[in-house]
Amino acid sequence: MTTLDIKICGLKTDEALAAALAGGASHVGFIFFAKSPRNIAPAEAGRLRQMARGKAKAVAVTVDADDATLDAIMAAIQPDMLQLHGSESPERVSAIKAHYRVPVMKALSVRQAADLEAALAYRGIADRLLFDAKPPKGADLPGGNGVTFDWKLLAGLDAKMDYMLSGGVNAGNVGEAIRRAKPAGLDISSGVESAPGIKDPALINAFFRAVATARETIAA
Ligand SMILES: O=C(O)c1ccccc1NCC(=O)[C@H](O)[C@H](O)COP(=O)(O)O
Repeated sequence: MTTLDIKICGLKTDEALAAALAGGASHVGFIFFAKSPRNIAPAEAGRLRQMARGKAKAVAVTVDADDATLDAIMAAIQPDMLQLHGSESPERVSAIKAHYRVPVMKALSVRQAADLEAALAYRGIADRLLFDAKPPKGADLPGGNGVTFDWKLLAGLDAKMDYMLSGGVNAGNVGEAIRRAKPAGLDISSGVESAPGIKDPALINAFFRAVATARETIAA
């Protein structure tokens, strides 16, 4: 069976992080965006990041962050990866990678097939792409909105394009996401929350069980 990376994003507590690590998360994400209910102070993320060291990759999620903000985040948590979830251009992604020497995952929002064309501009620049659903009209957040997009759009994507799939994935639909898109990775946030920004260890456990069941079913 091929590997499937799983990123649990927007972690803020020891209990939720412990559940993500116990479930086998390959990546754990920390959100640095003031308007988000998942926003975390760099120092607290740095403490949680130590718990994850050697077990899962720590991903710092930023939105059109300036250099001073990135400097503070890099110093506090020394992430294994930066996730750029705003409208960062290919040039900005390239400059960030060169300056911080850390792998970068560029998030792109998708509603229709044409949205996937934006990915081409980041090829050879971003280390990985994250295809997320376009936020609903008027949303405050560019991610973490719990909405899906049509996963069938990803079926025809160049097999060499390394991406994670996100947007509204949860225990109930993860099997379909895996079957339809065959992603190399999945990224989940609100699907394992009991309320916005409140991760629920029981939902995290249930999510990992659903992934295992789906993968066994597909392999059989
Ligand atoms: O989750 C947030 O609050 C957030 C805020 C600002 C930028 C990005 C954000 N989340 C990024 C993620 O990687 C989420 O996991 C991804 O959008 C999927 O979220 P969900 O649909 O809730 O599973």
